[in-house]
Amino acid sequence: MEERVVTGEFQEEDSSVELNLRPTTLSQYIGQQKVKENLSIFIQAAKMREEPLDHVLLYGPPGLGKTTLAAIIANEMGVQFRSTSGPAIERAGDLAAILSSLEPGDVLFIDEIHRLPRSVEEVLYPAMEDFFLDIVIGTGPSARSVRIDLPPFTLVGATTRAGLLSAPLRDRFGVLSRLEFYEAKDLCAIIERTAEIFNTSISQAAAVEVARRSRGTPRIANRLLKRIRDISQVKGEEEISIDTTGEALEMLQVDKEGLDHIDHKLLKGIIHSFQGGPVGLDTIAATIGEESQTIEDVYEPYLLQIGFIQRTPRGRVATPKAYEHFGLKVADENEHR
Ligand SMILES: Nc1ncnc2c1ncn2[C@@H]1O[C@H](COP(=O)(O)OP(=O)(O)OP(=O)(O)O)[C@@H](O)[C@H]1O
Ligand SMILES: [Mg+2]
Repeated sequence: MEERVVTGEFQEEDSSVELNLRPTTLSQYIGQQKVKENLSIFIQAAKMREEPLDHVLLYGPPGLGKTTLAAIIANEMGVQFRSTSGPAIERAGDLAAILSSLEPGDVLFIDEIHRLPRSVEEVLYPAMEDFFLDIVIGTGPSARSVRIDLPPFTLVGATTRAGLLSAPLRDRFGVLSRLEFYEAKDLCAIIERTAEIFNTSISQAAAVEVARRSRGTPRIANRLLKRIRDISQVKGEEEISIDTTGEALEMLQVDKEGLDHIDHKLLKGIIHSFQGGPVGLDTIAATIGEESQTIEDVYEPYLLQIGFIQRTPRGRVATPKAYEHFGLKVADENEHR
């Protein structure tokens, strides 16, 4: 896949900064007001009852802060945070090993939980519900099932694709929290916080501009800021200016709406090759040479959010707003909307 500066997905270059940037308490976690209020009540109640927190499912597009929030939950509960991912747990035995090593009340975070093998998922059900494991040991006539009691724990699952979760698994989460794209003012606050941690300052106008072009995604905001800071520093600026920000973003080929060449290819593909749609996802994918899955999980959510495309039963449609963005007019024959 091509490198993109505006993807919400984790990139190698993020690893050096993200560790230091992660807020560690709910009050440091900016935005996502509704999710935070809910969690805060559940956490307080669980602590008052001296019980582990109910299992939590966090879902939403990449880079919005699911992993960060999972760690915050453990921190706020005052318990250990153990982290793994769906594809890393290949066998029921792997899960048994992790679960039986937990201390009472610990948070087990399973990232990409939609990718848990089905056989592992089934072992997880009784673990979540009644804190025990039923494991079959041996094969053939000598096979027997052993029951292992577990310490009570909190499972925090994260996924970009809640729709792929099986119903029995989804139903075992007591708290379902959907993370939304961040509002510009929240992104601005995140950018200012990051600048402070980077030991640089950024002008208000520049922060607003970076926020506007970060696709509602903290990971992208931080990544853009890091790149812009480098350029600003080379220029010897004391404060990151709006001019440098504009230049840097142009260099990075991030447009006014935070879109890049892949978004352009996608939107122009729908507009020019399919008269604005509707066109099926797989057809678009084949036309522009990207995977349908990636389009659906990574590129499309933000384009839907800002109303550049619409999903209809017959496929994707480019909206008049998308046409306007490229200075195009919706041709008369396209006015089926
Ligand atoms: N609410 C927030 N306030 C401040 N910083 C945030 C917030 N949410 C996320 N970030 C920052 O954004 C970066 C990405 O967050 P995180 O890794 O938690 O995203 P994610 O949703 O788990 O992404 P993925 O889907 O790729 O796993 C982190 O470096 C974190 O510091
Ligand atoms: Mg994550």
